[in-house]
Amino acid sequence: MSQPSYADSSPIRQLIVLINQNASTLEAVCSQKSTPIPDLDRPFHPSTEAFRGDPVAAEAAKVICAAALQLAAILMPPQVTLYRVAGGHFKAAAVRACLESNVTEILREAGPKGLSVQGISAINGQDPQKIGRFLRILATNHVYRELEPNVFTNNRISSMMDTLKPTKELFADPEHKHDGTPGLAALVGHHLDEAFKAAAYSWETLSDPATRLSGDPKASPFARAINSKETLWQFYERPDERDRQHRFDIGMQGIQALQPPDAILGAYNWESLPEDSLVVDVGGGVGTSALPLAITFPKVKIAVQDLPGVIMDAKKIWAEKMPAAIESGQVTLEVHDFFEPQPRLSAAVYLLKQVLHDWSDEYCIKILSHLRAAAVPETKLVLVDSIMPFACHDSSGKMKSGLPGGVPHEAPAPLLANFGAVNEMGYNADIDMFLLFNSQERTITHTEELLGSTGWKAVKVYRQEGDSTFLQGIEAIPV
Ligand SMILES: C[S@@+](CC[C@H](N)C(=O)[O-])C[C@H]1O[C@@H](n2cnc3c(N)ncnc32)[C@H](O)[C@@H]1O
Repeated sequence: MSQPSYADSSPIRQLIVLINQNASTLEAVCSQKSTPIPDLDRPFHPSTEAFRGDPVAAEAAKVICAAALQLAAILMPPQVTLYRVAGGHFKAAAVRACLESNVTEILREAGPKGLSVQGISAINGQDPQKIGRFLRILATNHVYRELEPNVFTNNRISSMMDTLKPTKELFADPEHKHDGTPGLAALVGHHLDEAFKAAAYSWETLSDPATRLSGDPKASPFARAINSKETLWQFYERPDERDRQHRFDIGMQGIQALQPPDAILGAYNWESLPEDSLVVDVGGGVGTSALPLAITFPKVKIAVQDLPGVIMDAKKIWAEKMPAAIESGQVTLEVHDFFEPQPRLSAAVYLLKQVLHDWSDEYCIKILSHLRAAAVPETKLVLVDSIMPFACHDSSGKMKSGLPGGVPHEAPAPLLANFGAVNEMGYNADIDMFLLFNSQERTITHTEELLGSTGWKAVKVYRQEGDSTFLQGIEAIPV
């Protein structure tokens, strides 16, 4: 009797085959490289993630996770799967209660035997029953662990929220909880506060004819949530919102730390630029990208443009980090509002890194049009942003015929092309952009349309090794 072929087998069998094959690959690489597969019950440490440094192991782990999630979606009752998404705010409320009342740090200090809910409550002053219920829904989702009834401990996931500070210090000085920390707890705190409140008003924003089709940052769900036509930045300027601003800044530094500082070097073929070429880093912040560029390409000139306050900070940073570049004129730091005509005409490259995702299409069109007006035929535009992959394989082949690098490395069928929720962080960021700024991350076709409507044409996408969904470079030319 012939065995059923892979293609004929049921979807659950196909997924199980993928899990089996990739588990063997993962175990082989981990044993060869002595990078153990992490233990869910032990706290996070950078070494627990070392195995992902090997691209084969990283890919195998992604396929296993995508297959396991798809398997669960097939086999769990559909209402349960729906509620894993629709009930996100129930779990988010529980995470916030634990984060704000320092449960992770309390459990770290309690040690491996964990602590009863009464013990936790004696330290953070919360109702022991409520804390127990919050911890239980989270433990049910592999965040914390219930060791015995009403006794909890950290695991690898909950320990990600650890500020690593003594609880005494946290309770004595709550305002500075996130100072000097890696920043992830600050980021989670921000998402569970400003973004969470904005999320509650997203449908009200979308259903109101006054804001439904608006791309105005002052018409965001966040603005509705605070009942004021302010951007998030204006809100943070309020004297009584300094703590939130401070937490946001620490969270952003945490995100920045996740990308290698010289990632910009892989975002375009900078070597191709002739001596004395001018790169204009539009909305370039304090010159985070300009620094590795200036060091690696001393013959290239760079103008960093941003708003006055940012350029003031940039001047201090460059005076410390690379004063020679400023003195020699290799790097200039200048105030320029990118909604005004671009004063630096005929540059070799206009760079827009993580700028367009802050703005809706109508604003991006203004920014891109000013750069197009300043460009000459030889000018290149380099965008660095997250290109959102589609969730489907492209059976029409339409995407594949187009732009070199336009299609990311896809997961094998029957998995979702984008590896599903394994890559969810990028899609979270996209919705976060909508909630807070009325802006968005874009797919490659959306980006191409935006460029096309402003006289630019995308010619190449630069993807970093591992093809993360985080940041890609897009090279465009004037047409
Ligand atoms: C997300 S940050 C990116 C900074 C930098 N490109 C980087 O990747 O590190 C966006 C930048 O846009 C700047 N910005 C916002 N509005 C601006 C405007 N109208 N003109 C110039 N810069 C602006 C902000 O000050 C901020 O530095």
